[in-house]
Amino acid sequence: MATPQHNSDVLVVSRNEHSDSKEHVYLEETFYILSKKNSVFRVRLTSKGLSLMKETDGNSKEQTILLRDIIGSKCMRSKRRHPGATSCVCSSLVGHQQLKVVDENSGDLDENDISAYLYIYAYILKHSRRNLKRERTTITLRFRSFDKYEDNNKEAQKWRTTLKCLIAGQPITNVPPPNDKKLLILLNPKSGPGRARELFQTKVAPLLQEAEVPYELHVTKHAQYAREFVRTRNVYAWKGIVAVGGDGVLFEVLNGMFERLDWQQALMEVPLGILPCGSGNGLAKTICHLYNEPYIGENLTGLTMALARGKVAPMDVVRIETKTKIMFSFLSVGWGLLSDIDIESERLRAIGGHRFTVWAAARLVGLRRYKGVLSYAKIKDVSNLPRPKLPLTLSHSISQDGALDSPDAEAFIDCDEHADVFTSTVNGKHQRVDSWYSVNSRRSAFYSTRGSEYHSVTSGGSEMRSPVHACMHGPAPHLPSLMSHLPSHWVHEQGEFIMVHIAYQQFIGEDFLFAPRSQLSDGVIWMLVIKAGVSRSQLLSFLLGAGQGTHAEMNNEYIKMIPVSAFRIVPEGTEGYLTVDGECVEYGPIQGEIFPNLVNISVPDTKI
Ligand SMILES: Nc1ncnc2c1ncn2[C@@H]1O[C@H](COP(=O)(O)OP(=O)(O)OP(=O)(O)O)[C@@H](O)[C@H]1O
Repeated sequence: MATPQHNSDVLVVSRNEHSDSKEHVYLEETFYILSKKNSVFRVRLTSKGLSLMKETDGNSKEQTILLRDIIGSKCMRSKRRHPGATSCVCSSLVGHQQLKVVDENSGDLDENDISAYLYIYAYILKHSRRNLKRERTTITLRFRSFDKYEDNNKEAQKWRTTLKCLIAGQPITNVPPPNDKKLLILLNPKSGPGRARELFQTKVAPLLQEAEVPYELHVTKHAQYAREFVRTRNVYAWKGIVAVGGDGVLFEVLNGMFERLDWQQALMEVPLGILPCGSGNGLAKTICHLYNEPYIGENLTGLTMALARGKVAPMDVVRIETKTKIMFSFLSVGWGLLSDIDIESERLRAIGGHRFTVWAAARLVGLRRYKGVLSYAKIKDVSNLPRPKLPLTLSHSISQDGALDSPDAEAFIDCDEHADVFTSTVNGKHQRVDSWYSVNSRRSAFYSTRGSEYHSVTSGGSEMRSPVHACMHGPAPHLPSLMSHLPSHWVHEQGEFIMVHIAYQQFIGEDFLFAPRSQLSDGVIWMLVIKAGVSRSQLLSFLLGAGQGTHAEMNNEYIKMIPVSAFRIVPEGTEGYLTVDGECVEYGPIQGEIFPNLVNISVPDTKI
């Protein structure tokens, strides 16, 4: 049997710490291993998580799988072996490869094995010097104290229910917390390099299955589909609305909400979420960065776990006004260089996020200048904002986080060295044969949660109402109308600009740390102004420093970062791009003001 490894991701609690009064022990059981008679495993379910203490010859080692890393659990029974295979319970467990379990309702049960197996699924945060990732681990507890399966199952179910209550943060009862509402998933199959559907099936659906989170998946059929969907449906029927795609789909969802008469109640009661499959993915990267969740492109584990846990945080939105439209934005407004890169690199969509880098290099050669007037209401004191964090340098290797796809991946602890059946003796008699070991990650066969629905592009008979003229609601603006004079305390700058980029999230793309001091709900808009006259080398160092956010400290004649609560841009001429959350809007005067805490957004549960 392999000794449990002390991975740096696992909290190693000493015995003294164990008496910490804050840690409440809900369930405790002892497990034995046949081949290691001098080792005892004490497994406890505590307010911190699953504590696994191995005791050998008076020495003990403890590892705790934190509650926040556990996504779900399942009770199983042994699967019937094929004719010719031995029916001996012990030999059926020789080598974890051979352990086959099924649902208790399956018609393929091994009636000879009266054990109940509790599978506990966890995605453990693993730190190393240069990166941070999640590794999938399955802990299997075998309950076999009693002579009848029903009694063993009752025991396993007790652990499972307690675990579910703890995960849900609810009082411990005999019944699992209700799970009546589904998540609404709106997936854009065209986002980024077009892999959203595949990523959902391989990275998201199996986790939702393990977490027993039911969902209803709708694949968008065209642009504005998600917006109309949200505007016209009874959104209260869902536990939350999740955009799977780029920032553009969430922009549609958000604006669909503001097109509802009941926008305030809908936004308060129905949280939003994002699973990044686009090319920019600024909000998803921001959320992960703020909550210390690893963000690795196309790896959706952390944010899927966040959806399953149901923790939300308030988020600011910015009300934007152009000559003909009102919209609500959660990410950015751009004019000039960065917007040009964003829009013109669309043709390179197939290469994902790299399109921005390639186009940026091209655009530096033919630098454009834009004339206009920039006005803003400056926030004088931002000293109370938290200090910025530097982004983690992540290796771009494929992480174990993708272990669902990797049947060979190493499990976090492997106490099972192929032939261990865990046995307990009470008063010298073999009354109980419990097992505790972890099995290697394996590909999940489940692609949809029980009770989930899948609405494909080809499904006919959409119940969506035909588009009607939608009216934008939302909070009343404090700004004068776009063509009216601004208040006297506003600052005005007239001249030629290379760009004005305005954002209210830390990241505006996966690799672009735009506003290191920004928080999800701080009421601050960060405005980067780069004026004509800036040298190419200054611009180059700005773009190269974007990954680390170093430009945010720049404050010179040509480049400056200003915290504001509202802004107006009035471009001269008709040639150019204006973008809102990465989407092109009409070129002309535009203004915006921030409204704090209007939206609840799904965030990782990082509390210990
Ligand atoms: N089925 C569809 N076919 C075509 N376009 C769609 C469809 N569904 C949504 N869209 C539109 O695709 C646009 C881009 O979507 P999205 O933001 O998901 O991807 P992206 O632009 O690659 O990502 P990012 O915004 O992070 O750069 C949105 O404006 C959205 O309206």
